[in-house]
Amino acid sequence: MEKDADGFYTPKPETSTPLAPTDDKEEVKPAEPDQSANTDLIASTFEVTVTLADQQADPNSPLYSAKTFEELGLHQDLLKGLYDLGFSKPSKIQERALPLLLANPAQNMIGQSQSGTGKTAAFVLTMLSRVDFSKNKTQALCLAPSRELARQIMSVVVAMGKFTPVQTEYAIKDNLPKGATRITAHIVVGTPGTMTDLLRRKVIDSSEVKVFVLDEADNMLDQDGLGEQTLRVKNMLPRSQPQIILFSATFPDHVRNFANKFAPNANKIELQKEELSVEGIRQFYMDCQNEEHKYDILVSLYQLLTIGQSIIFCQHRHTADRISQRMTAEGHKVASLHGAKDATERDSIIDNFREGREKVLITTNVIARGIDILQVNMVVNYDLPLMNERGNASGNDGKPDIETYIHRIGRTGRFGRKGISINFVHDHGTWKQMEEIEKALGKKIIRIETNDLDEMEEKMKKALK
Ligand SMILES: Nc1ncnc2c1ncn2[C@@H]1O[C@H](COP(=O)(O)OP(=O)(O)OP(=O)(O)O)[C@@H](O)[C@H]1O
Repeated sequence: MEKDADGFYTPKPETSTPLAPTDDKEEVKPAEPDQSANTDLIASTFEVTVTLADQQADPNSPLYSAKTFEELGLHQDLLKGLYDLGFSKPSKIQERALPLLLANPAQNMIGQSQSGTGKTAAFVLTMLSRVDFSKNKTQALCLAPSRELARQIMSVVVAMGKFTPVQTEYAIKDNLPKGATRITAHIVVGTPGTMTDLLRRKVIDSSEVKVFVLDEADNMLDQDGLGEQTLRVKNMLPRSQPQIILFSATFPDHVRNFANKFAPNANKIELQKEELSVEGIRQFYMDCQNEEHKYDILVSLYQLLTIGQSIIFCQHRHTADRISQRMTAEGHKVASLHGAKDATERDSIIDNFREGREKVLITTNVIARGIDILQVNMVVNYDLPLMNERGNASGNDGKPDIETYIHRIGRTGRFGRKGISINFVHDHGTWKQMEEIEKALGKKIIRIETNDLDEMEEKMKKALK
């Protein structure tokens, strides 16, 4: 098969669906929320369940579905996994995407839905449905832009596949034992660099891969970012090309064409521009006097940052380190995470944060996408995201990076929850950038005074109600 001018091979659809829905009618039912429990923790879980049920019944919500999981054609073992996780009804993207993803012959998919609306389950259930567990062969590959996200996706594969014999393996840096020569796991989840290396050295045998998923696909295909590495992985897949599944909350115009070539003849689920922002996230800004004042304001916010959990986004690694060292020296408990830290350290920092042992995480764009931690109710853009951070060629200097902004604030307000985002602006340039973001999203960003902590607290508590 010949490659075309953009380096693509022409795909052929795959046909088998080993984990097809069974006719065996052992009834698998969603669990009822436990109403008898009275600890704070359980009580708050129950509250969320109640509001979730309301939202899932509202046709205008991205969490709405007219169907049950049973009606989506999933195998009983996967239904058991879903109910075990406490999922009772599909979200809109799950309801719409799953029947298309599971149909035969398999067809490619480009799927878009707001942050925190359940895209992961849609592609994880597809991978688990298409694997033939009787074969010890790798049959599904999934790529994500960060090791943190790859690890999170893997935890979803393992949880949803709990009642199946699925075997899994990572393709992330420093994970495989030295000298490992063969991976036979059914599903491999990783980042593009390590995945390329393992495929090239034939540690992963790609001959039976039938599903290839890109999470955060617009980021994975961006020619100024991971696009080349991702294409390299694709070109090492079998000639009878696998089903290609692209998911993201954003698909900016400049990647859409490439996405269409990467996943030809795909079924598409798209959002309108005005649908991009998540209703539950209230956006604020604070007008700081200068860089140093931003630090003072962040420190004065500390109490509020620790009501739930918060993520503070900075432009550079050294800013994240500097402010976290300074805050720590001043007696505040914060953690910092960025791509220059080594693998083991990164894993333990995100795990500590995920498990609530750390409440404030100061970071860079490395975890702007995909990371799902339900207790995060506040995101601070200490520095606004800029296009030139993406490594783009010139011409974008000082332009705000709208997609990264959407993903960053989407770390809160997950699956119908409430959340707050606060942008720090401190000069004419950052003010203009925020105005552009406001315009692009068509959503008002509300001012909070920097010198009135009580007003700030009141506004924030109201937004979180
Ligand atoms: N049907 C469901 N019922 C209940 N909870 C769900 C359901 N689907 C997903 N969730 C939960 O919603 C949260 C968000 O899901 P997920 O991380 O897949 O979002 P996403 O759409 O991939 O977001 P992002 O664009 O930020 O990556 C997760 O905690 C997930 O467990």
